[in-house]
Amino acid sequence: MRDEDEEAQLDIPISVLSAFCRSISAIPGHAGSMLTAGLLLLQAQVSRVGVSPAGLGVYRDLVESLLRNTYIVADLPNRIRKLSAGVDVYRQYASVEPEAPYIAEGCRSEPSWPQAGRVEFRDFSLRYRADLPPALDGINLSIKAGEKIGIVGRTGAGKSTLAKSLFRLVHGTTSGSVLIDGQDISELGVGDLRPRLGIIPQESTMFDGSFRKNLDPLREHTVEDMWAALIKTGIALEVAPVRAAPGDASIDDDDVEDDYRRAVAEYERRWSESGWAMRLVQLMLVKQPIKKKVWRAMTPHGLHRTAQSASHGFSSGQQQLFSLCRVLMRRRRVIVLDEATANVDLATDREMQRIIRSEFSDCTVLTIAHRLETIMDCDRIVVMDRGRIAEVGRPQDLINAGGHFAKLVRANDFGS
Ligand SMILES: Nc1ncnc2c1ncn2[C@@H]1O[C@H](COP(=O)(O)OP(=O)(O)OP(=O)(O)O)[C@@H](O)[C@H]1O
Repeated sequence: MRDEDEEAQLDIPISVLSAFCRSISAIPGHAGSMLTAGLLLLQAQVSRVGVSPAGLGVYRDLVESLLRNTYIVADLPNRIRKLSAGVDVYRQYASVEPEAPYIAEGCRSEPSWPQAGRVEFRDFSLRYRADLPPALDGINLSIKAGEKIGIVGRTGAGKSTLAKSLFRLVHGTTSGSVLIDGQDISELGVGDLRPRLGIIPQESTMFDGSFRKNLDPLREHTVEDMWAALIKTGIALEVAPVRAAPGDASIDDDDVEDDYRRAVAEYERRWSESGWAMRLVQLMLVKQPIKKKVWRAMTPHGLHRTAQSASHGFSSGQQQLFSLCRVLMRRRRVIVLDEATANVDLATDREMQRIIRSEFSDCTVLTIAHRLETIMDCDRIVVMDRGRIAEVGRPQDLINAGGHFAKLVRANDFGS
């Protein structure tokens, strides 16, 4: 039975204990549950000896605190499972062989590199593994700045390996060299190489997030650049401006905020760089349009819509057009199209080729294509066969010569 003296010892000021319990229950996550568990032990200890009526308030707070944190305890197995999945992924990544350094301190490319876009393969060979035959075998190819090259060949001939070698995207043993504007690309870090070239791969990747993030993941371009690219590729209407209510789940609020901050910063920059006369002119003439621009940036528009919700209605062809937009905005001198139009219909293929010809007329473009029509107006065709260059020449000359290319054309039932 309980002892009157023990009961008296527990009669602590109730307000102090209540405040203590409330502050503990406000602690998020495991810390809160652990403290609650500690308090429960205390409670168990207390209930062994009993409490005065005033102590009941403390118990009530303890139980409330427990209930608030119970879900965390109940969710623990789930959390542990997620955590161990994360550890597995981490282990996998940790065991991946590191690729070339991102930046090679001894050899940096100029920010404007490559300026001309000359590409040269010098006796270049590549083996994926020592026990496999070479995927590229003694490639010698000189591509002039601005030249349009079509790369064809049967499956497994080495076309993609050739294109990926420009980005140093293939792991294996190499010999010989690849030069862009005279720079041996093996001397550069991949961070000074890959972002300087443009590529449209066979399948476009759409990330979760807004169209804006999809078009410009590295935040290098303005909203105006993005709309210009969307208009050129004819998909601006798919991303058409929307008027969204605040808190609309399909709108990326971070992007809206970011655009707003950029617009304000641009306004402040222009203002601070102006002398008094220019400020006067701005106040009278320019400030209004800038204010409007800032105001527009505050209103969510189509680019802020999440691609996740939008991608349901996007065909693979439209997704390729998004890839084309990315390349249009980056404006690189060397562009690779690796079966970029393989999954689009003929009309979209023709439209993409038309845009590429007109927008990249002064760039070096390497186009890998199974559909021969895609590359028939290239300056030269490179025919690959079992890792080697079987033929190089102008399309019509190769057809007249009656060699590999002529056979491919006949097999495609395609007349020039
Ligand atoms: N990661 C890899 N590991 C080992 N061998 C590979 C790898 N990737 C490609 N290969 C081999 O290298 C050779 C060239 O492949 P590549 O993908 O460059 O050919 P391709 O001409 O682009 O073919 P396709 O038209 O089918 O895309 C093939 O024999 C292929 O099996």
